[in-house]
Amino acid sequence: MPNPDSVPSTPGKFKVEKYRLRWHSSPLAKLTFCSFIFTGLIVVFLFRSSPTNGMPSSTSQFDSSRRSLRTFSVREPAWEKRVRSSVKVRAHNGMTVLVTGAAGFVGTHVSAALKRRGDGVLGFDNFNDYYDPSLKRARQSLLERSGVFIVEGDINDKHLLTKLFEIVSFTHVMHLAAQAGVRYAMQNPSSYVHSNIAGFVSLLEVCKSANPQPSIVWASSSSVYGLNTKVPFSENDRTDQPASLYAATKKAGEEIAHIYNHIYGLSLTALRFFTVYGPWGRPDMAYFFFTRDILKGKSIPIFESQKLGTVARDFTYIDDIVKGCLSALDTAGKSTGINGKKTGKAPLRVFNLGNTFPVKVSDLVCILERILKVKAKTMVMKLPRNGDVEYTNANISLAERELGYKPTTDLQAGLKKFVKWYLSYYKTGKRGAE
Ligand SMILES: O=C(O)[C@H]1O[C@H](OP(=O)(O)OP(=O)(O)OC[C@H]2O[C@@H](n3ccc(=O)[nH]c3=O)[C@H](O)[C@@H]2O)[C@H](O)[C@@H](O)[C@H]1O
Repeated sequence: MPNPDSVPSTPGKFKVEKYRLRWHSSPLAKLTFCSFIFTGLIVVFLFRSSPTNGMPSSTSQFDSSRRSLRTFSVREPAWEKRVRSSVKVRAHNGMTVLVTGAAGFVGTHVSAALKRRGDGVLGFDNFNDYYDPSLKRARQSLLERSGVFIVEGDINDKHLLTKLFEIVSFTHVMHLAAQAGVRYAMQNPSSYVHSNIAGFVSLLEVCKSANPQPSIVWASSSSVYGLNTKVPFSENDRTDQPASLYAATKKAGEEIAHIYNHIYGLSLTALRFFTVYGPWGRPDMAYFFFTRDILKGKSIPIFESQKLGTVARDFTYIDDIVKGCLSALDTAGKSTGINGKKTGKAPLRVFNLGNTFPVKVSDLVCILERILKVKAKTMVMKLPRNGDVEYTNANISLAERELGYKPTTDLQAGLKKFVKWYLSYYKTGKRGAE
């Protein structure tokens, strides 16, 4: 990187000074300068008088420069062709699914699984930098190889979503785009409101007006149980004591879903995910950055609760979650709205998707030590007041009954698969995770 002191703060001015010096020093320089200005004026004149398809010339210049940087722009036929090809259904009675958050951890796995079984899938993601966007781009490449195109956009962009619904009659929406992470809510609260509340409403507004209306399955969270002490957590337990803003926005999502079901007849299924982990996971999650820091020899903080010793989670392996998601889509039941008006009762469902075997975070670290064959440097500390809850544990009997959901991967087996992926993805020793 250049030394900031050696770069002039106003480079334009710097050049003008140089020209002034030469102007006075030689007639040849004077002639060259005049012909340069003259040629420049002709070029500007020709450019301004060229056809612009009715757009102001400044917009047209902006668009053409963008087109050279980006592969597709929304108006281009090539973009629409990719959208259409991505949603081609190969299976008999296959679905046409819009997956929001497709470049995210769960979104990538769900999109790939739907595509594998012959459903039509279109991804949607804003590729934000909450964590290393290059990991999201790598997931995007993975999906592109299997024929899933990801449209780059924000769920708050109703025009773009509406355009997609004009091109494709989506039968289902798998809504996984969200601001994730419990602790980050203290640093950036508005990002949770933007994505998990405003973004969700924006998506539901578009879905409610679509003809036909799609059925929607979306990611809620185990965190809605908040300070609830009755375990294991069942769907009808109280969820009115959130411990973090993240949890509050997911709980708000469940209430918002109720409204869109009640007024507009949208079929809505909320899945309360319990600490999902696995290959291609999220670097902000403990199992992921513990692995990185153990390998780097960095100390890892283990939170301890006064009552339970170290905190515990019902860690759930990604493949089990994917099966739950697909089954929720398959059993969703139809929306009943026509032209934005409800014509009958539509399904409104909530399911826990957990593993049912909570594991202490200190035990998670022991498993990682055994798999990595590296002793962790640990630092046990009192659970900070950061939005984390002490313990999660799912009662999954409803999902078992209605979705045939049956998790089969324990933490030891799941972490082995994660570490195998981690080591090959980051080629440890050469390129470490940030
Ligand atoms: O089920 C969910 O709905 C949520 O799951 C996930 O949240 P959590 O269960 O909190 O997972 P994660 O951060 O991996 O912390 C795991 C454990 O490590 C403990 N933990 C954490 C950090 C640390 O430095 N030390 C520590 O002990 C920590 O106290 C905790 O006990 C998703 O991130 C969230 O987006 C949401 O989907």
